[in-house]
Amino acid sequence: MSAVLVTGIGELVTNGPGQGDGLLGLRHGAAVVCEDGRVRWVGSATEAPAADRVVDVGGRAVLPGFVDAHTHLVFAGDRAAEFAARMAGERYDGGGIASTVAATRASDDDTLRALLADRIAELRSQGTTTVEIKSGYGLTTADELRALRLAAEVTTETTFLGAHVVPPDHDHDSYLRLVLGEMIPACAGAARWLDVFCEPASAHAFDGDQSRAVLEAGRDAGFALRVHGNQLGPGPGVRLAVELGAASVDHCTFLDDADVDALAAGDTVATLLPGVEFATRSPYPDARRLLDAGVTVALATDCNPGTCYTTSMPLIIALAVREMGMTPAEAVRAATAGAARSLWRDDVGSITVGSRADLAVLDAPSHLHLAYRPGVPLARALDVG
Ligand SMILES: N=CN[C@@H](CCC(=O)O)C(=O)O
Ligand SMILES: [Zn+2]
Repeated sequence: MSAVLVTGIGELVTNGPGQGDGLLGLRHGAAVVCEDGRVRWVGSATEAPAADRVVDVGGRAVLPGFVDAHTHLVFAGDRAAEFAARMAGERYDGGGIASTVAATRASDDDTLRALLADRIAELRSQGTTTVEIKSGYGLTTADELRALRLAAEVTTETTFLGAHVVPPDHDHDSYLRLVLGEMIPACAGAARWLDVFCEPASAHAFDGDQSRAVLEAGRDAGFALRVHGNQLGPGPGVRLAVELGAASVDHCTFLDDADVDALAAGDTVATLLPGVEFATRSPYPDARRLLDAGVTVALATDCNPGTCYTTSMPLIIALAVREMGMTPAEAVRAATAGAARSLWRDDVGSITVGSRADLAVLDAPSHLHLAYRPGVPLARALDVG
């Protein structure tokens, strides 16, 4: 592998402590050298070492590739009609998940693999370089294992979400017996993470006690934990996630003071998914309240066919700034370093010596343009291979 010098950088977002100015560690007039998939050198362009290849980005901004730490990319079919019904006033309650389960089960491996490859290409073309992928549209042991196997072909950040909803051929009790007794043991080792849709407000998802049982069994089986919590109404998801040491609790739309206090006192990242509120016409989470309390916030797409069918982290950043009171710098940080923390990763989400050479470039001079020019395809992953 040869050394690649990236130069002509208008603004470099390092996210490195002490590496530059402000929250994003901004540098101007900087250059980066990458080799063997890693960042080897960051410094002033005037002092850059020789390299085998030079990539001049012509004054564009360079930032760490986005880390999309919450997606459901293994699925077939779409639910455009459900979206249209919501825009006409219907509420989202998770009931539509069953139709995606049916379409996914009915698809063969190659069909799902091709759909997944298209979605991965789509997100990379918008600057995402790390992605987490959940199962959860199989809901049998074999179908969940298949989804995890396909996801593992494209990422190491795989999540078992057998406890997504209760499938049509089960009630809560019988399905929980299956999840606890068969699926968790069978899927242990097939995914890094385990997740549960803890949502007492949905008849299809799981209450606090049921979620606790799934999370504790998952932890005992060797999974690290994540939680879907407090999406549709107040509930125990956030506090459960913090108590059990989950890396992240995702959605966080309906929080009370005790939830915010728990997050502030613990290590669990609050992953906000404003594309969901956009596409379900719901109130947005209060990011300002979390940030002001000192909570680490991440942003993700939640790409799925029901609540948010986008792979675009730039859209999510623009929504976070416009609708959730985040500054552009806070939103970019949450989509990179914050999201990396939600995956317990210190090798992505920053551009510092030793980090992975996962760079994104903007057709713009600064990170501000991500929110300032919504809907414009500014970001893409930068090839330094
Ligand atoms: N809320 C639970 N799961 C997904 C939606 C899945 C679906 O509706 O297909 C979410 O994160 O929003
Ligand atoms: Zn989700």
